[in-house]
Amino acid sequence: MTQDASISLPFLKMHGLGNDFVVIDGRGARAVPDIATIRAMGDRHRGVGFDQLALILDDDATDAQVRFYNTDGSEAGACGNATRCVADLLMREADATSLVLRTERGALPCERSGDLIRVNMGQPVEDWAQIPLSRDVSLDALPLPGAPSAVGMGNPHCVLFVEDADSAPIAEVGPRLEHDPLYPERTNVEFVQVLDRNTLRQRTWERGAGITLACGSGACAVAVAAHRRGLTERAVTIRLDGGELHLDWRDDGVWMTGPVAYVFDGVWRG
Ligand SMILES: N[C@H](CCC[C@H](N)C(=O)O)C(=O)O
Repeated sequence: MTQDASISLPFLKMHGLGNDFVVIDGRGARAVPDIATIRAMGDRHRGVGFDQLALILDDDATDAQVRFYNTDGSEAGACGNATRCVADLLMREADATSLVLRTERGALPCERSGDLIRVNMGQPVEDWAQIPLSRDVSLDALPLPGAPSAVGMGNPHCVLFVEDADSAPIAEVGPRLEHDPLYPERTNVEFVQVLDRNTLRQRTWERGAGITLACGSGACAVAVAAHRRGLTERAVTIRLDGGELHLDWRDDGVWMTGPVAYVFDGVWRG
């Protein structure tokens, strides 16, 4: 069977702490992928492979708009690590040290900080219906095994505090919580161990993507849930499988600081 290689779509592969992304620049009149192409590109055997695809689009009010897609083709309202990757890319392009990116949840200020990139991911969502949950329950004692916390960062998170994150059965519990009816739009799941008042260990099961080496919006959710429970200060370091993120929950939002990396660029032929 011959393949119809009529699509010719330039892309860039990047990652933040091993949370890996295909970045596509759809600004101007450039081609953008449809959902079938996104799913095909996300296949780690027959495609490129990614945890999320970040699509850059023109925006009138900010430097650019960014939309995020999971490997199953579903859209994510927030993706902290991809936001940092796109911020680095566009800051280099504009020879700037700061910019603003519009994502589904609003305009996010981004800055260069030495070798690292930081982004203000905004304030956590307090309203259960906006997270969204399916009913009004206590956000830091959800009626689920382990009484996890619910945090909205533009996307839903379920933060489960455990004794030992390394031995937590995330491949088993993650998908169960992802699909629990309490989360009508499914959820990302973080397994968290408090190491001290400024340090946490996090492992992640992502909605629509499975186990990932890091999750930036999840790290924000972890910092928020741990502080709300009185376990940590507002500024923490989070140790993820792929490296460390620094989180600071300030009056103007949750700031996240961490590294970004360029891997390769290519052209998708579909
Ligand atoms: N890796 C991303 C989060 C992706 C969330 C996505 N799986 C969803 O459906 O919300 C991050 O760094 O924030």
